[in-house]
Amino acid sequence: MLALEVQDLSVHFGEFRALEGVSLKVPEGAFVAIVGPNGAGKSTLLKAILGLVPFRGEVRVLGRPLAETDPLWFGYVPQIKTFDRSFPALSLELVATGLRRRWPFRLFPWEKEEALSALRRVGAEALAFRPLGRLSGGQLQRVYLARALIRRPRILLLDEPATGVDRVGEVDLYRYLEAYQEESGATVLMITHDWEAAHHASHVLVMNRKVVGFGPPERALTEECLRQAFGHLGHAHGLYLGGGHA
Ligand SMILES: Nc1ncnc2c1ncn2[C@@H]1O[C@H](COP(=O)(O)OP(=O)(O)OP(=O)(O)O)[C@@H](O)[C@H]1O
Repeated sequence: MLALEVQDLSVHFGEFRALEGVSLKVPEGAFVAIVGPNGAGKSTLLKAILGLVPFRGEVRVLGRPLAETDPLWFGYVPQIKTFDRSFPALSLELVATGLRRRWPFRLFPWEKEEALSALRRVGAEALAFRPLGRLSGGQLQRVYLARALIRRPRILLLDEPATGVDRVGEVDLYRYLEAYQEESGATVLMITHDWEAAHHASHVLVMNRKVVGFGPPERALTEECLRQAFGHLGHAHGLYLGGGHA
């Protein structure tokens, strides 16, 4: 079954065309790395799939039109730079919002258990009772990942989840994602600026307001696709898979 079918999707902000005519078929269980320059519409694409921005075109998820999907099918890790760290709350409480989709002013014991177990799954149990304002960027990413995983989503959407994460934390992150995918068969879409991670994905989407290339890394991460998306490769020569640089 297809996890995701996007047909002729466009998102306009007033006169500005953030996405134009995006079509995509993502098989269930795929790990898709989304790459493209700043402002390419990568975050906007994830938000459209989540129904968070108005769009033209069609999005089907696991065979159903977006309007008929269950919000609990989705897990979402937003870009953490958009998060207000002064918000007075504990990690555990943020994770529990993944259960209720609203702020849990008081947690039931079962919710606490679920949140602790989600934190344990991503190796962050020790952060449970720490205020969000005292977490490092990488720690906050882990807490968000636990929040996204708490309802065992079938589609996981990650917006630059490795930002601010050190190299060891990054390896851990990919290990957790791989383990979750293996046990659940979930589909993962991950925006990344990390070429190495893209090389390890099952599919790569190269985009710049429209789809430039989509397919296995060896077909999508070619010099031609990257040049088309980024305009020029700057110092990135040798990062693409075409031309024997893999
Ligand atoms: N709510 C909005 N209103 C107006 N313009 C917006 C809005 N959201 C995004 N944009 C614009 O749409 C374009 C695409 O933004 P988006 O955040 O999707 O890009 P991105 O590829 O994720 O970029 P980055 O790699 O820098 O995170 C940008 O030019 C941005 O300024």
